[in-house]
Amino acid sequence: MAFLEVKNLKVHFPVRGGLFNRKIDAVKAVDGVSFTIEQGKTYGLVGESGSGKTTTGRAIIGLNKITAGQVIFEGQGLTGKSSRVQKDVQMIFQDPYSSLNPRKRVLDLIAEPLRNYEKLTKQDELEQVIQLLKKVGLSQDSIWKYPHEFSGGQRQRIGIARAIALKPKLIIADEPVSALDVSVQAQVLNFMQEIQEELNLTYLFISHDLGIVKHMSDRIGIMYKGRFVEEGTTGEIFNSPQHIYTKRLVAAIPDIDPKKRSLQKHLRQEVQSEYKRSYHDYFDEQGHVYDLRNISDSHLAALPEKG
Ligand SMILES: Nc1ncnc2c1ncn2[C@@H]1O[C@H](COP(=O)(O)OP(=O)(O)OP(=O)(O)O)[C@@H](O)[C@H]1O
Repeated sequence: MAFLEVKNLKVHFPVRGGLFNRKIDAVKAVDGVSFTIEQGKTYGLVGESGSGKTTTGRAIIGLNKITAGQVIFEGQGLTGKSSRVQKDVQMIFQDPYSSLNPRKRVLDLIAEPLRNYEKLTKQDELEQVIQLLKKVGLSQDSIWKYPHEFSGGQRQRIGIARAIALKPKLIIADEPVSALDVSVQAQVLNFMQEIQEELNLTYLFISHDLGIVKHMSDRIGIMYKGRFVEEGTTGEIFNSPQHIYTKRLVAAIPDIDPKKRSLQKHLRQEVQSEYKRSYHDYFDEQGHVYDLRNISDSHLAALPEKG
């Protein structure tokens, strides 16, 4: 039995308009995504902005209504409102600046989930919060401080302490280090790996940065316009990417290993010749058409010159 199984997940948002504000169309944010995560492992979701990564994560935790498909957690279907989801599945957000209430002290921020689900005495609560702070590498006197008194990396640690307060099994980390300085990113990522081991956590790790996802993940799913164009182990994705879109992402990551560099050069050539054939649209084996004009500027910049 898989720990988490996502089966043919679809999340469509209605687009309303016209005289009676009726549903006239739908944004197919997620349109048939399937994957499984084993317990204690990390699954990386990669794709450019708007590809549907966040919507996938939010649907799993019940923040977005599922249009079709299933999310099966430890053998049982998940529904957003169950207290099981709220305890066992937690989310870490991109921006520690805006995800922590600036008017609350660290004690209250971290104790909030405990207050909602566990009836502790004030003394026990205080001790638990101090333990959690220790675990994330912050000092005891932090409890009386407010979020603005911490650096970005420290704030993300506070967010993590809050997320692990109820001893969850699965953490959905949505771009957890994107808002942090590069020098702090590695610290937070390594720390996330340490607590993963210690608490046997399973991660769904969402990022637009394939380099970071490679560092964190056992398996990777590459999203494009609400679908997976490819999914596999981290080794498979990096050593033998199949889809032109994956090839382009892999080719764009700087690698110091000479063997990998020659693979990347080969991939770049493949991508270039594909582009010469059809600059705008790419047709995959199943006949899907991908409009490559809608890619983000950073990805566009990474493309080879039109030949
Ligand atoms: N509540 C909503 N109502 C309507 N459309 C939405 C809603 N939430 C997301 N979308 C649309 O769904 C698509 C997927 O968005 P999503 O945020 O999941 O992508 P993403 O890959 O996480 O991108 P980013 O990294 O920019 O967050 C986008 O076109 C977005 O505009």
